[in-house]
Amino acid sequence: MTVRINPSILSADFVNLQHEVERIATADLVHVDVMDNHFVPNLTFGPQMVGRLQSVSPIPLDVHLMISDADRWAPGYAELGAFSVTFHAEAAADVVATARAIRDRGSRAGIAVKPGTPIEPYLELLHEVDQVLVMTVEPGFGGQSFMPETMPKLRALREAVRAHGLDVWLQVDGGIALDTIGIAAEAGADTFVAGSAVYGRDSVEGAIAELRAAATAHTH
Ligand SMILES: O=C(CO)[C@H](O)[C@H](O)COP(=O)(O)O
Ligand SMILES: [Fe+2]
Repeated sequence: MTVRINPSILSADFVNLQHEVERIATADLVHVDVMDNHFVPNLTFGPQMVGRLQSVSPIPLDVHLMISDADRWAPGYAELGAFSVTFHAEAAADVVATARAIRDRGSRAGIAVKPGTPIEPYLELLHEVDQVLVMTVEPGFGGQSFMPETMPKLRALREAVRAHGLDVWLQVDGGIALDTIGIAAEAGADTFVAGSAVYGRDSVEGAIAELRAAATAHTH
């Protein structure tokens, strides 16, 4: 199984974002956290900033929308050319229609679930999406502690993906670092978002390589 490391620019220097994305060129994708101060109690940036990032980033964009009314706004991020657009299932009135609208515009579609949201209702929709993001912290802020109680959701997802022979990426986001990435890999994740564990280090390239090695060692 291929392991992907997606550094989150939530922990980067917001006034030097071009430089910050250039520093992580050895990663797979750049994880871009869009927050609206409504779905989560924090505010980052919107389509204008994501469009500019898209034009300067050396690696593709993995957009994580933490915004209300995802049905209305998510397709626009696909139109900007993002590689993947993930919206929260809790914030969408019609998950399938929104995923289809993202795919129709040429991006991979993802659904995200908060730690308290059960995964069972979405297991039968896996053919409609390209990735599922299991939040391993409450969305809104970087630097929080990994919640191991979310791991049964990954196991259920991995089992369903295998059973149906699907190629759906399983992503974890929040508190992913050298001491936790193996737990998530063992549970079935293949795509790892890390903010502070990458940008908090002097050598971001070294951090990416170490995280990749630790995840690969626990992937089966
Ligand atoms: O979606 C997010 C927060 O809602 C971020 O992607 C995530 O928290 C990354 O930060 P860290 O790796 O420091 O936990
Ligand atoms: Fe995120």
